[in-house]
Amino acid sequence: MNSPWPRSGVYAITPDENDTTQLLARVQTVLQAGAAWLQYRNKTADGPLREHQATQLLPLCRAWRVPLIINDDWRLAAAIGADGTHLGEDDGELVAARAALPAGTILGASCYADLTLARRAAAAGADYVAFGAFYPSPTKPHARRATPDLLRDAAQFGLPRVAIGGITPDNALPLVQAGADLIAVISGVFDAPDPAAAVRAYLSCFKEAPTP
Ligand SMILES: Cc1ncc(COP(=O)(O)OP(=O)(O)O)c(N)n1
Ligand SMILES: Cc1ncsc1CCOP(=O)(O)O
Ligand SMILES: [Mg+2]
Repeated sequence: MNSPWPRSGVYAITPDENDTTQLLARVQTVLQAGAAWLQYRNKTADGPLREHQATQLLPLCRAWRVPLIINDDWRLAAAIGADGTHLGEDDGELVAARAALPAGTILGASCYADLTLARRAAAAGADYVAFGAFYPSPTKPHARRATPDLLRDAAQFGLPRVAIGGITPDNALPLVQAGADLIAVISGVFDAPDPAAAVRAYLSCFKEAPTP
């Protein structure tokens, strides 16, 4: 990906927070602590609230020079001028989103535990490939499971590799060592007693892992 955004670090994903003031305060803490990317994900808000919250997050992300990625809905991403969108298997065709989005918009793709999906995503013009869940996820307990070997094998696509699912500061290191560029986290950051300390703890895994 030839882009101005950091290629590695903590990819924080918002929890289902319908109080927008709270959401902004929680995200501010996490960005200040050093999260590199932010995804707006809210599975409980209706359309107008999602648009409102995404719009409110944009200047905050701009202030911290962090890309704002909109989960599930590339049309919302385009409508508010977000930096990107993340699409899973139920979120529409990657090719259609790629064609419709302005040049430079980040397009992320869920590949679960499947290298064939990653190959297709790369061919469709995705900017990163996401795998997981690597561990039992409190947020998505029934998510299918992936193993670190997938991250190694996915190096062939030459795209940033994102790892997700039940990742904590204590279990992130093997994923970074296996090639994860971005560690995507919801509960490990936002449900932590001290979310800023949690972000810093994830970041220490990147310092610990030898650079490839
Ligand atoms: C970075 C990242 N990776 C994976 C997902 C999961 O996307 P999806 O499978 O569409 O599931 P939902 O998030 O929509 O429940 C993600 N959002 N972000
Ligand atoms: C969206 C998603 N896709 C696979 S696991 C997951 C949830 C990640 O949340 P957590 O970091 O709390 O496990
Ligand atoms: Mg989705």
